[in-house]
Amino acid sequence: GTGKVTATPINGDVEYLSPVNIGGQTLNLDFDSGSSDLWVFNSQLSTASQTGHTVFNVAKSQTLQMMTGATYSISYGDGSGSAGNVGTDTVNIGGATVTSQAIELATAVSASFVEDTASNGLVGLAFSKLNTVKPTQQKTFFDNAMPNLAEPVFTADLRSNAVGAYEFGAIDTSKFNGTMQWAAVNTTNGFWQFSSEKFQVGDATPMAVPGGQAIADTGTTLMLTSAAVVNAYYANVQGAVNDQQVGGVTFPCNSQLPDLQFDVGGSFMANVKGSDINFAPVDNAGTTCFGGVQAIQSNLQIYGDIMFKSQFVAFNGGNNSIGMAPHQ
Ligand SMILES: CC(C)C[C@H](NC(=O)C[C@H](O)[C@H](CC1CCCCC1)NC(=O)CC[C@H](O)[C@H](Cc1ccccc1)NC(=O)OC(C)(C)C)C(=O)O
Repeated sequence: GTGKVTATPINGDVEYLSPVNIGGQTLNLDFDSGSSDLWVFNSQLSTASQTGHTVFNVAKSQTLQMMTGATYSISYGDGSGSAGNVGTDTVNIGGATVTSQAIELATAVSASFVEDTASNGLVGLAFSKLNTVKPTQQKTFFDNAMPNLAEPVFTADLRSNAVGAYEFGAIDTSKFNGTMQWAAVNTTNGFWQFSSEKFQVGDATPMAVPGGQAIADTGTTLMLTSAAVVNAYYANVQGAVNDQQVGGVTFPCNSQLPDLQFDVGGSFMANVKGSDINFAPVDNAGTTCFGGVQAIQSNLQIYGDIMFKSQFVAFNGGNNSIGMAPHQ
């Protein structure tokens, strides 16, 4: 079978939310190819933590079965996190259904999750080896769904300030231009990781990247790479400054940002449109804007939603590869 759901940008493309049916209840969740736990806001949480959220009502599901003794605890790169107990239930994502999916039921969530009332949890789509359930690690929705999918793939079609889609089991070739290009994924770290050794701005000399590795992460808002690449890119932008106050590089909102090409697997260069690198204004007048490409101190670069807005991406769990093509 196949399954397709909308991916709706929230709060200026900070995240993308999709409807998921769990035991007959529909929640808007954040599909995250950078982690591997499916967890939800639910009726076990304190009233305070539930404020403003749609929660999964554990008493209402006819099919929820609690997993005795199972717990989870997860913390993310941005310092947020959640923890709780675990059950199994039927999960239906746009028609793709898993009858006994591990559902992690938060009994505690960090403040940023409580504040982000649009999101009611995450669907982890990285590799199951990163799942945090103890004592028995659980499989992701994609791993469980794969045997029944027409093709062992899911795709991310994320758009700038517009509704896109996630699809399981098929690659909709009408959603991108030209031929999709593929690269090998290294699953050692549990991410959709591929080699990405260089960047290029226009026809300037390509810039090497220390470590030369990147992950495709729908759960990260920006595109995070080495400070050297960030500085070299914004050297092309009049008035760009690294503003510690704001926490990264800003520039005049009317800047003409150049496109940025990045290497994928040593086999092709993919493009991020300059317009997608203007992330958001930082001031009410809308004169100063925050860059979508920012620095990270790590040998593992994180290509987040800024990249997905320019590239239609296919994740192939059958042969562990990643496909990219410019959005149609
Ligand atoms: C648990 C591990 C096995 C995996 C774990 N994976 C990650 O941390 C990456 C993963 O993709 C996580 C998943 C996100 C966690 C926070 C909630 C939203 C999903 N990404 C992250 O941890 C990266 C965090 C995002 O970039 C935030 C997301 C966000 C959205 C709305 C409101 C607040 C925060 N955006 C964000 O900060 O946007 C700004 C910069 C414009 C303010 C890790 O590497 O540690």
